[in-house]
This record gives sequence, C-alpha cells and structure tokens, in this order.
Amino acid sequence: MKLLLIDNSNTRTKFALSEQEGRFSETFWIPTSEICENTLTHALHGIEFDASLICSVVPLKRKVLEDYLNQHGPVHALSCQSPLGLGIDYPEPDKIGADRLANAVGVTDRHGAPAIVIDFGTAVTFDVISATPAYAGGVIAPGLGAMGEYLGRRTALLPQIELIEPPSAIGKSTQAAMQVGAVIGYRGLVREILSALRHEMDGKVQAVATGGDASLIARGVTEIDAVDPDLTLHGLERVARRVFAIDGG
Ligand SMILES: Nc1ncnc2c1ncn2[C@@H]1O[C@H](COP(=O)(O)OP(=O)(O)O)[C@@H](O)[C@H]1O
Ligand SMILES: CC(C)(COP(=O)(O)O)[C@@H](O)C(=O)NCCC(=O)O
Ligand SMILES: [K+]
Repeated sequence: MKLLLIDNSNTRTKFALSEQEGRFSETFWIPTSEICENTLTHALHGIEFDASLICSVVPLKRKVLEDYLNQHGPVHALSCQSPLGLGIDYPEPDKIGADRLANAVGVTDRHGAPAIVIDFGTAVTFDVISATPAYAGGVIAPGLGAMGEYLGRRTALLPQIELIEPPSAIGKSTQAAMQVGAVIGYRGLVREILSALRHEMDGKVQAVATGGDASLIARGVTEIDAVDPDLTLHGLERVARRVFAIDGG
C-alpha cells in the first residue's frame, strides 16, 4: 500500500510517499501560503497513492488538503484520538498541535523514550515523552525566523538578515551583530530550556531535533543528541500503518 504523508505546518507543507516502512520514495514541500487546489493538482500530478494521512496546524489549509485528498482515497487527519501508540498525560489533549503529536510518535519509534523533541519551525516546540511512554507536555517559543524578522520590522534602522552562522561573536557590521543575537542567542535559549526540562525528568533523557532550522542551531550544541530532519513525517507514517492496518503497524 502506497501512503501519502503530509505535515501541514505554518511555513512549509511537507509531503512524503511511503511504500516500505521507514523509507520514503519521495519527499517535497510547498510553502503553506500557496496551498490551494491548483498547486496540489500540479504538485501531485502523476503521483499515485492508496491512502493519505495528514497532520495540520493550519485549519483553513487543512480543509483545502482534505477536500482534495478525499477525491483520491481514504484520508485520516491525525489527532489525539488517533492510534498513536502512546499515552497522553495532559489536561486538554485536543489542544496539542497535531505536528507535536506526530513528533512524539516519531521520536519514540525511532529513538526510544524518554525523550525530548525540539522542532525548529515557525515556532520552536519542545515536547516531552516520558518513559511510559506518554506525551507529557512541553514548551512553545518563537521560531528563529520569527525572532530574526522581528527586529527588522520593529526598528527604523535594522535590516532583515539572512539566518546564517556569524563569523565571530563580536559583530563587525549591523548584519553580523544581528546574526550573533539570533543564531548564538538562540542556542542559549535552547540550552536553558533543555536544562530546565531535564531537571524535572528522571535519569538521562535524549533530545532529538527536527524542523527547518534544526541543523543550523544544533551545530555545537552538545545537549542535543541527534538531528532527524523527517521526524514528523516518520511519526505520521507510524500512525498511518496503524490506521490503515498495514503489516508492522
Ligand atoms: N527553504 C526554506 N524555506 C523556508 N524556510 C526555511 C527553508 N530552509 C530553512 N528554513 C528555515 O526553517 C524555518 C521553517 O521551518 P519549518 O520546519 O518548515 O516550519 P514549519 O514546520 O512551521 O512549517 C524558517 O523559519 C526558516 O528559518
Ligand atoms: C505550536 C505550533 C504553532 C507549532 O507550529 P509550527 O511552528 O510547526 O508551524 C503548532 O503546533 C500549534 O498551533 N499548536 C497548537 C497549540 C499547542 O500545541 O498547544
Ligand atoms: K512543524
């Protein structure tokens, strides 16, 4: 059975095709703002699949995706009601972003529990999975892109910057000074939050990073144990195998 997996998040909507567990035959993405029937028809032209599974944190785009996919076979939208294979230790499970639940499934399946997933997307999310394993809650902070953009928008003289590694901690230009604030400053945010989370958990807890800014920020941060770029899509695949009763699911 060929599965189409879709992570509909705020900046990019990622797609993966899976026929064999743990391996994607194809992956691509579309800016979320461009998701409409036309772009989907174009992007999915010639791609065959038997069923699809979507995690969405953008309700209007989720509707467009579901309406389109419903014409092409069974569709499941991931929620706290889906067969996640994890407990949920959280007061209002239906408020948890579907991408965060997919990340929790992905990290448990691929790296084991207990774990902390850090998703460096539009927002940066930290999600804690206990040894049980159960989703235990987490942290939401501004994403690196949002932090970088903010100063350029709210000041008269500061430019928009490219989010790249600054050559030195002592900035020798406005851009370089802002890159230090964003990139090096961001690593400090990550270290401090990880330390506080680990302090509230028992024993050694691995941290796995994913999302658009993961490789840039994780560089040199020894508190992050691994970067797994397609973690959300892998979590979706795991749930899809259960929903559609595929062997190994
Ligand atoms: N090609 C790219 N397009 C957009 N953002 C990118 C790209 N490469 C890296 N990024 C960074 O990744 C962040 C978005 O990460 P992503 O995981 O796609 O977010 P989301 O899951 O919220 O859609 C942006 O803030 C940006 O800094
Ligand atoms: C926190 C998020 C905005 C992260 O979205 P992303 O940055 O991946 O696009 C998203 O998971 C969301 O809208 N969550 C709902 C609230 C919650 O999880 O508590
Ligand atoms: K995401």
